[in-house]
Amino acid sequence: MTSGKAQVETLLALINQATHQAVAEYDKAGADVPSLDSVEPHPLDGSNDTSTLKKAIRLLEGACEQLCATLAPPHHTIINRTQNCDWPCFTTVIEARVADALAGHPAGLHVAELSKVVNIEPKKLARILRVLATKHCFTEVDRDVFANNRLSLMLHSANPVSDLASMQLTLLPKVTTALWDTLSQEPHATSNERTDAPLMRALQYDGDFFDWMKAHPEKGSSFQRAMVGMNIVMGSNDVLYQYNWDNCKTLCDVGSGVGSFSMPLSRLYPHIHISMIDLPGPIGQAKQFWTREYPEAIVEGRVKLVEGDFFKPITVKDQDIYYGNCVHNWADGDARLILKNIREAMGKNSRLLIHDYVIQHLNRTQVTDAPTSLQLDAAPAPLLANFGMGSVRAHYQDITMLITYNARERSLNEVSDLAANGDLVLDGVLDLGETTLLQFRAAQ
Ligand SMILES: C[S@@+](CC[C@H](N)C(=O)[O-])C[C@H]1O[C@@H](n2cnc3c(N)ncnc32)[C@H](O)[C@@H]1O
Repeated sequence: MTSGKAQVETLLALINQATHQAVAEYDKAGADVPSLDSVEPHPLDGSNDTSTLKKAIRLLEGACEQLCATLAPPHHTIINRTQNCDWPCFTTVIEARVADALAGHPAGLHVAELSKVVNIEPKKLARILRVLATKHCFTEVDRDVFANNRLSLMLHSANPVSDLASMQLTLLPKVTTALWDTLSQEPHATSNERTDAPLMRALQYDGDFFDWMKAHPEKGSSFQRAMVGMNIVMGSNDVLYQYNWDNCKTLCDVGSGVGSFSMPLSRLYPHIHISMIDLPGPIGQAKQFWTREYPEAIVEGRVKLVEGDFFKPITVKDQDIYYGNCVHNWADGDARLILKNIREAMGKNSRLLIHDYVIQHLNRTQVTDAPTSLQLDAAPAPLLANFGMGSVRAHYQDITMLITYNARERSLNEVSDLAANGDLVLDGVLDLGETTLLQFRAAQ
């Protein structure tokens, strides 16, 4: 057992190592590390290949959080975790479009002026902004004068990351008590029905989340914009650079949404013929999206938008690659059916790529017969094996799936077991820093 002081020294060394790895990524992009106060986009912000930076940040966040929790009094840390005023403050600034109001004022606006634009009482507005600025979102450039910065620009209404933030802020607080209510009351407690998901009970809606969105079309389109934001946040485009697409000529994007994966894929690899499959509503939105953003791909027949249901036989057969990032929306029985339908559409050389968060256990005693190339990397000791805070979004997403759909993110073993049931064998694991790409082939 290493001493507490020795662990602290190792954590400091890991922080040092991870910081230098992150700085090296800024160096590679050819510009200095930007100040948090900056409102100029940094070249690295627009990069679609962020997995090296994400791996450094995973280590850094894990080590920083563990170091603080080790050294701070436990009551200090636990109240920091539970007394969270972020939700109401962020909701207010997004709804009032404060980042939009500050956009034309790089030197900042006094709250007396800002309050006239966003319609919030100035003294209250200043207090809300001060909470957020304390966490580096907005800056107080002078007394009661606030300006946008690198983080607050993410909340501008034109940025799809703000749609994602808004979706989280609208839906998650509704289940603050509904999760416990559901878990503590039968028959909901042990139900895997989507209609019994805590959010559906909190919304008092008789149906599942997708039905609810159909009934609220304005929520459906903001969900699709939030998915674009989600793909940015997850670094989904890393897969475009880290996976070898040379041999892929045909691809079916299963549960494609409007195509937040397929559109950048098509731009980067125009030789790939893509078929996007989704329900009629999202395919309708996809038609508008592609017609506006990338019409030539449709005109040239490089992209087909197919209305379909992945619970029925998939009509797009024998593609080089089937790609999906929606298995996590479904409980095991439904997920098995989706995988079976994909498997039946696959030819003998097709591959299935599941791109998602993969849940890692925190213990270090996991024994597996799989070759190391088919396992996930564990974090260096004394970090938690799953990188702790560095991977917390995977676990948040797991709970989001539970709350919204009674579904789940899965461990490597859990996905492999589901796939094996559909006659699929894991034959590749690609760690992208936040998400993981799992490659399957048909069992012989
Ligand atoms: C988590 S979203 C992912 C969207 C998209 N892949 C992306 O990254 O933006 C899941 C998608 O599955 C679609 N979906 C839900 N049920 C479906 C079904 N039965 N058949 C086909 N698609 C479905 C939803 O409409 C939604 O677009």
